[in-house]
Parts: sequence; C-alpha cells; structure tokens
Amino acid sequence: MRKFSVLIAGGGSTYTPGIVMMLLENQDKFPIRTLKFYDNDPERQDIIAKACEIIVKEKAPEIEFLATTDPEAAFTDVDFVMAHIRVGKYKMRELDEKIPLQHGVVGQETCGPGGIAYGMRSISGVLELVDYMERYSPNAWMLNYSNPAAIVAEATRRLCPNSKILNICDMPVAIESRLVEVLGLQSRKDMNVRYYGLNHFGWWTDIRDNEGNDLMPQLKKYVAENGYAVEGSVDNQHVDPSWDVTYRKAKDLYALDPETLPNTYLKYYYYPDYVVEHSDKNFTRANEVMAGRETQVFTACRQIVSNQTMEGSELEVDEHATYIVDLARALAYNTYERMLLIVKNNGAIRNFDHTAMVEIPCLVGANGPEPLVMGDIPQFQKGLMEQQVSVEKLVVEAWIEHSYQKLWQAMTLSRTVPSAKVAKELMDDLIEANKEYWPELH
Ligand SMILES: NC(=O)c1ccc[n+]([C@@H]2O[C@H](COP(=O)([O-])OP(=O)(O)OC[C@H]3O[C@@H](n4cnc5c(N)ncnc54)[C@H](O)[C@@H]3O)[C@@H](O)[C@H]2O)c1
Ligand SMILES: O=P(O)(O)OC[C@H]1O[C@H](O[C@H]2[C@H](O)[C@@H](O)[C@@H](O)O[C@@H]2CO)[C@H](O)[C@@H](O)[C@@H]1O
Ligand SMILES: [Mn+2]
Repeated sequence: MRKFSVLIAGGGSTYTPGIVMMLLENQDKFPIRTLKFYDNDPERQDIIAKACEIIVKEKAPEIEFLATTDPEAAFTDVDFVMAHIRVGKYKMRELDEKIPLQHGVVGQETCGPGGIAYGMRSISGVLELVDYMERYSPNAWMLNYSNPAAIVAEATRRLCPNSKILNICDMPVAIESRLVEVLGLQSRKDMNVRYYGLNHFGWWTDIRDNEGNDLMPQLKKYVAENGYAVEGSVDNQHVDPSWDVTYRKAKDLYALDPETLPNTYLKYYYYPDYVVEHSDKNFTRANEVMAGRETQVFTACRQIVSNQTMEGSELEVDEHATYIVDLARALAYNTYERMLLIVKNNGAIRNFDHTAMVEIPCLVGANGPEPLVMGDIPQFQKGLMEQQVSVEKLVVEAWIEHSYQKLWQAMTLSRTVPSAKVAKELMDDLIEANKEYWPELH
C-alpha cells in the first residue's frame, strides 16, 4: 500500500496532538511515511512537536518525523498539507471578540465583525501556504480548515482558482454526531444527508438511513424540544458551558424554519441581541479556550517531554477529526465518499449566485470534489445567504483593493451590526488593533 507524506501547517495548534494521535490510529486506512510540522512560531510549535515526536516514536516508529519553520524543508516532498493556522493567535482572537462587544455587537471568532477581522488576517497566511505548496510540492493537495473558512475559501477562489485546495469545516460533523446519538445509530456514516448553505451558515434538508428511511420526523421532534443537547453525550469536546448553551439554543433556531435543521452558528445571525446580552465583555470564548484547551494541551505536551513517554498522558485522540482521513483517502484512493465541502456553487444551488463558495455535499474522488445538485432554495434562506455571501465577497474585495469603503460596506451589511455608524466606529478600532496584520486601507 502506498504511504503518504503529510505536512501539518500550524504545527503549534491546540488541535495538532489530537489529530496526530488520530492519524496514528488510522494507519491501516491512511498509511503515512513522513509526518512534518510547519509553523511560523518556533517556540510554540516546539512544545507540541517535541511531545508528538515521542508519541510517533512510541506508536509508529517507522514514520519519519520533522518539525521546522523553514518553508522549503517543510513543503518539499509532501502529498497532503493539513492546514490549521490562526494568524494572530489567541491574542488577536480575544480582540476580535472584545472590540465588537464594546460597541454592543456580537463578538465571535468567525461571525460578524470579529470574523471579518480574522478573515482580513487569514487571507495572506493561507495564500502564503498555498504558494509554498505549489513551489515545493506542486502535486500536493491542501486540506484547509483554517478559519474563517468562508472568507478564506472566497479568497482562494478569487486569487488562486486552480490551486489544489479544499476547504472543510467540522461543525456539521460535530452536530451529526449528536444526531447519531439521538437516533441510537452507531456512526455518522449510517446517515445520508442533504445540506446547503455557506460555511457556519447552513441547514440540513433531508437525513435518511442507509435503507433510505426518512429520519427527519424523529430528529425534528427532538430538536424542537432539546436543540442538539444530549443528556450523557459521549462528545467530550463540547463540555464547556458555552458549547452547552449553543447546543440548547438550536431549539430556537429550529423554530424559525421547522422544515430544516439548523447549523448552530445561525444563532449569531438570528438572535444577535440575545448573544450580546449573554456575553461577558471581559471573559469571552478566547479566554475560556486559553484557560481550558490551550492550557491543558500545552501542559500535557510539557509533561510528555519531561517524562519522555506518553504513558499516563491525558491527551486524547481527536475522534471528530477522522473526517480529515476520509477526505485524504477520498483523494488518494478515489473513494468517491460523500462529504460536505466548501466549493464554488456553479449552479448546484440553482437560484443562488453561481460564483458563491457554498457548503454542500460533494462526491470526492482523485480529481477533487464533484458537488451534488441541491436545486432551488426557499426565500428565507436565499435572503439570508445573499446578504452574508455579499459580506464575505466584500471583505475579500476590500483585502485585494485595500479598500476602506468596501470593508465598511461589508461590516454594515452583516446582520450582526445595527447601523453604518456602529460599523464605522468598531471598524476603526479593529483597524488600529490589526495594524500588524491587515493591508493598509485607504
Ligand atoms: N474548519 C473548522 O471547522 C475548524 C475546526 C477547529 C479549528 N479550526 C481552525 O484551526 C485553526 C487552529 O486553531 P487553534 O485554536 O488550534 O489555534 P492555535 O493558535 O492554537 O494554532 C494555530 C497555529 O498557527 C500558527 N500560525 C499562525 N500564523 C501562521 C502562519 N502565517 N504560518 C504558519 N503558522 C502560523 C500559530 O503560531 C499557531 O501555532 C484556527 O484557524 C481555527 O479557527 C477550524
Ligand atoms: O471556540 P473553540 O475554539 O473551541 O471552537 C471553535 C470551532 O468550533 C467548531 O469546531 C469544533 C468542531 O465542531 C468539533 O468537532 C471539535 O473538533 O471541536 C471544534 C472546536 O470546538 C467550528 O467548526 C470551528 O470552525 C471553530 O473554529
Ligand atoms: Mn468550522
């Protein structure tokens, strides 16, 4: 069986150890010959890399391991780049969340003004990775889950439309895992779904079992009462109180359209007033993650290095991340697995902008994704999506043209922002905070 060379870009990410352990568990499905890490923060990456080197040695010593900040060493002889960078790290995520809240507006990593600010930072970081990949391993595929995926996907469509980059999000995977528990099924793969939308902005329209039986009536009844909250869930990645609130709130999202099941991120667009009221301006999700996941992962890695073994470590395999192996396998072995990906619409949603980057089911083979037709969508979703996709397109235009005007239009158009006045005030604060990262706007 052919073995692959994999590069994790954003080696210092909190997700890296869980993904590495997941990759090692899946060697029978997706064998690896070389595993490399690349990051532009050597100190941060070093802590994760030293621990992962020990994990690899213990679990699969035949895999060659390298962690580097040198693009040439990192990107040479690579089959897959798995990219999860966070330009500006948690320090900037905290500002993305806190600056809008100071103006009474939703403060969120990927939605509203915070997501726009993060998008303006991510574009250059991801484009740089694409450049390195094409220079040093032109046949490689990039599987990108760096956020905000909607803006990154639009930027790559505009600026490198022929590059072998696939943008993917795991929120639908996480929600589907909850639905599996509701139904008492074994696996996500026991369900076939129809879903459409933009990234962090979509709806399930149909869910069936492998025999074709309609599972929507049972799911709708459950979500109408409980949202996606599941008592005693096996999900160990969404235990923070803020995730519990998000899953419960899905009940109120469902109420807006009882024909579909909603992505949890729609809460920021349907109920921005509720979100702001329930946000702590001084302790946002970034603070929760720094005190939680980041501290736990880095402490566990330091412990492994100090013990020189992973025995007794609290690090856990990232089970949700197996969708990454599914995607890599689909490309490597032409499996034609059906997966949700962020791709150019091209008429798949018939009554929607054909140039929009939409999240829809695709069959993935060796030549990439083949999107499935979702047909016409209703006026409610179409209206929301047209507004949101315009925000995303204007952000990318603002970045390309260095246009203050277009970024102001994008901020104003976001459903989370009440007026052009508020949009301008908070945008000026975001410009100041992001001087180091954004192009200079004029
Ligand atoms: N698509 C999805 O559904 C999904 C799911 C989970 C996480 N994510 C994304 O994964 C990313 C990582 O999240 P995290 O919380 O682990 O963040 P993190 O800050 O722990 O890790 C990100 C790493 O990227 C590095 N980095 C930043 N800019 C870089 C650049 N230009 N070149 C190389 N490396 C760079 C940082 O130094 C850091 O080590 C984020 O973008 C997050 O939003 C996406
Ligand atoms: O606030 P964070 O950093 O904990 O999470 C933000 C991310 O949330 C989603 O990703 C989930 C994912 O759905 C789940 O399967 C598991 O891997 O945890 C992730 C983080 O909780 C979302 O899809 C991402 O885009 C966000 O970055
Ligand atoms: Mn996501």
